[in-house]
Amino acid sequence: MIPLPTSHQVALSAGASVVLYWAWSYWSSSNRAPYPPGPVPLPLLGSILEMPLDRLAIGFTKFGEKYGPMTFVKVPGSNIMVINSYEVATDLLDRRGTLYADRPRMVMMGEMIGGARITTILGRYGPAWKIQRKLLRQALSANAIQANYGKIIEKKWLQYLNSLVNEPDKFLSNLTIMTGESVVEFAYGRRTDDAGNSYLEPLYRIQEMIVQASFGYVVDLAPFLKHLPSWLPGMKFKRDAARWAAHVDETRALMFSQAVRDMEESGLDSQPSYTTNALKDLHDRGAELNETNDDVEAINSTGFSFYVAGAETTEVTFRGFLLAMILYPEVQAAAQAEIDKVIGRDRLPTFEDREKTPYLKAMILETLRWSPAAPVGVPHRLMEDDMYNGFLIPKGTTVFPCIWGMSRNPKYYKDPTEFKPERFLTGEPILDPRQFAFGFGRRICPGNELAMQSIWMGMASILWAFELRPDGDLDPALLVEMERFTLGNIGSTIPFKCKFIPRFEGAVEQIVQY
Ligand code: HEM
Repeated sequence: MIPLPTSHQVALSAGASVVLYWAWSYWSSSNRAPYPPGPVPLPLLGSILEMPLDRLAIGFTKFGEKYGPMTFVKVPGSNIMVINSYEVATDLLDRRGTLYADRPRMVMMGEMIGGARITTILGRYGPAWKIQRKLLRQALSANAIQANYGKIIEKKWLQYLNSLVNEPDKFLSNLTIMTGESVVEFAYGRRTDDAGNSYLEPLYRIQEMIVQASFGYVVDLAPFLKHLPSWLPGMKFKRDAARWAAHVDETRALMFSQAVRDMEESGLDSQPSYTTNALKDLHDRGAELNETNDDVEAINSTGFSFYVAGAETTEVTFRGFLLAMILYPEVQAAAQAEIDKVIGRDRLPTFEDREKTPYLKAMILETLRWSPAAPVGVPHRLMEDDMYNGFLIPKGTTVFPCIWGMSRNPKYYKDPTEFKPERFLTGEPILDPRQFAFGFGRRICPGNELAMQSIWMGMASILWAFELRPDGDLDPALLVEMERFTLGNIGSTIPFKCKFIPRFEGAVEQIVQY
């Protein structure tokens, strides 16, 4: 029989481990450049207790106030670096972009459910991701957007305007539907399957799953668990992963196969979409359109990424704009004065008005800054050891560019909590929020121009038609910066009520007749 250790022996060996750990840490740190400043790690636990549990953006911004532009946090199994300075973020993530182009390993979401294979945003740096980025770059240039998606953007906003007339109380839920349907139509040219079922329902389930998986599973800390059989106790995550992976694969395959069929049946007459355009292009270059072709697989994954990365981000940005309009009526009035002058009241805005409306442009920039959709960015992973300003950033570090911290830094913006589009119209140099709100470097958002065009059309159309006012008393929480925004992985506003009052006689008739 193996003798069990006494509590005394356990205490002694635990004590010895701690001493060894400290000795090892001291020895290894005395032989290398220091890591960037950050909370002092405890033995074994690292600085896990210092990590914010929710509303990451607030905790990460506080790191910046305490430790400076870079904060290095050791947690069990990984090193995290939070960047709160725009200059440091561009030095590292843009100028040394290739080094920082990877995403962190996500065992549950990326590997077991397959997110890294089937979406660009979770894809690891490598040949498959590079093909996807190339496809997206070609498809999402300003000209390609106008040619292929301009009409869809106009149509979807008009539908939304109609819903503001018919169902004003549902303006937030209809915004979710409209932005979801838009990206599905951009990607596949349709919004329902052949049986008339909306594509949004299965996609909402995927969104929920992403939220659940992003809280982290124990398998993310101990990847070997994924190789154990699923019937063992505690292996529920394996069964969840298998069920979710099947749902994701089924949804993706259905949307892709129906777009392919539409294209084959109607040829060039089918509604242009990212998927059909990319497949036509490939076909014209003489390629076989079967599933074993890497380019076809890349088109499938990128089309699917439209929804995963483009719907909620556009929605919450627009939601921030609507809230700003009821909190800052003078800004709303200034934008409407510009619209009346440039567009008049006899027709709805068109994309041709975009260049002639500097105040609206400033308002979009201010919205990206004031209500950023991704307050802590999307993490990058450093692929080799890097030295910066005398600090060692070790290979494998997960790097968060804290977009919220940059947007609220008084060094870049005077009165950062205020919504003031005028700050971009003074002629003085000022940091353009597009430089950080869409992320950085090789992973920068490829949909940024699509988002800018769509948001412009939405803002211009709504402000052309309606005056926005609070519906009833304003919830006092909406007046407090730290309470009005949710500040999770995705930044949104708390719910609010808004009235949409037609601005002039004939406005509603013009919307309805389109
Ligand atoms: C206002 C709207 C949007 C905002 C604020 C936004 C923001 C972002 C951010 C912060 C990232 C991470 C960049 C990084 O890793 O540093 C990202 C990635 C991405 N976005 Fe957007 N996005 C928006 C709209 C869209 C749209 C409409 C699409 C549609 C195609 C899109 C597609 C993507 C894709 C595919 C990625 C992953 C890129 C990669 O990992 O290589 N986004 N976006």
